[in-house]
Amino acid sequence: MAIILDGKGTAAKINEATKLKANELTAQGVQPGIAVILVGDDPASQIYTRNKHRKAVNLGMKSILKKFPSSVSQDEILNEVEKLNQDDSIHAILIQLPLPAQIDATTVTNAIDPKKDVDGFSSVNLGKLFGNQAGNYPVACTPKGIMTILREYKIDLSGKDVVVVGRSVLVGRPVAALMINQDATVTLAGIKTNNLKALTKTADIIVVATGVANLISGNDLKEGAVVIDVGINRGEDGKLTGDVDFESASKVASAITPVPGGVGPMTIATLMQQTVELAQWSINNGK
Ligand SMILES: Nc1nc2c(c(=O)[nH]1)N[C@@H](CN(C=O)c1ccc(C(=O)N[C@@H](CCC(=O)O)C(=O)O)cc1)CN2
Repeated sequence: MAIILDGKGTAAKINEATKLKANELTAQGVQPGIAVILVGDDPASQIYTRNKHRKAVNLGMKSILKKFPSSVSQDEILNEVEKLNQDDSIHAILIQLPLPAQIDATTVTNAIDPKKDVDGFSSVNLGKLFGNQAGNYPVACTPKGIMTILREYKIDLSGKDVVVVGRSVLVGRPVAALMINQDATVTLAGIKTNNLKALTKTADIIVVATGVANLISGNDLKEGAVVIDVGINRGEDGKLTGDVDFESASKVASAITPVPGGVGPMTIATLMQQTVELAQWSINNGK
């Protein structure tokens, strides 16, 4: 039976440390500040942004939640981003995804000052990550959170065969880069990959982020594999399932993240952690 990689517990530890650091910076006259832009009325996005706002306030940060109707124009969002770029009390800006069709996520994300791009989705910060550049820069929160869980459970990446299923800018691409930067051999696959299940069976570590419920089962895993399930799929009964069939996979894997309570809670904890880091780097001129 696999070890359960407890994201909820790990997130709670990170939040404690973040609160201390936020208080320390506030005492020095720099209260970390985050601004979240929400467009439209997607129910999941409303919950996630409300949770981000509450968590930031709870950890002692300044938090602004800017809500726009789904009919808002791209120029209005670009104006808002520019205002927040100029606001010295805000160290972290994020635009909640997904966005309505008239707004191009790449354009609005790239308008965020790279030093405030707490999601790490801008071309500048993605470029730094893919170039494995030295120095401080923000990295996408879910992938960074996955690396924190692996470190917490002392799961080493060096020399390991990793298969990432899902090629999004949110998760698949940055997590592949982070793992390459830690000397793993990474195959970045998608749901259209030929013989996907033959490939996943070769992985020492598998990350699944496709949005397809129960795509991967125990039969598709190598004995003893480490399984990171990024999927959050809500069934008609309201129950959450991952992209991995937990019951069969946990009999074959050596370690596995549950859904809920695995990768999900790490996303917001890492967002808070990175907001404080951005505030700290702003004092140190990026160092
Ligand atoms: N700008 C961004 N947009 C989106 C991101 C992101 O990182 N930046 N990620 C997701 C949504 N997301 C945060 O924004 C997020 C997803 C899931 C969770 C979470 O805690 N999940 C829980 C279950 C929660 C539930 O009951 O629904 C879990 O897995 O245990 C937090 C944040 C897309 N958009």
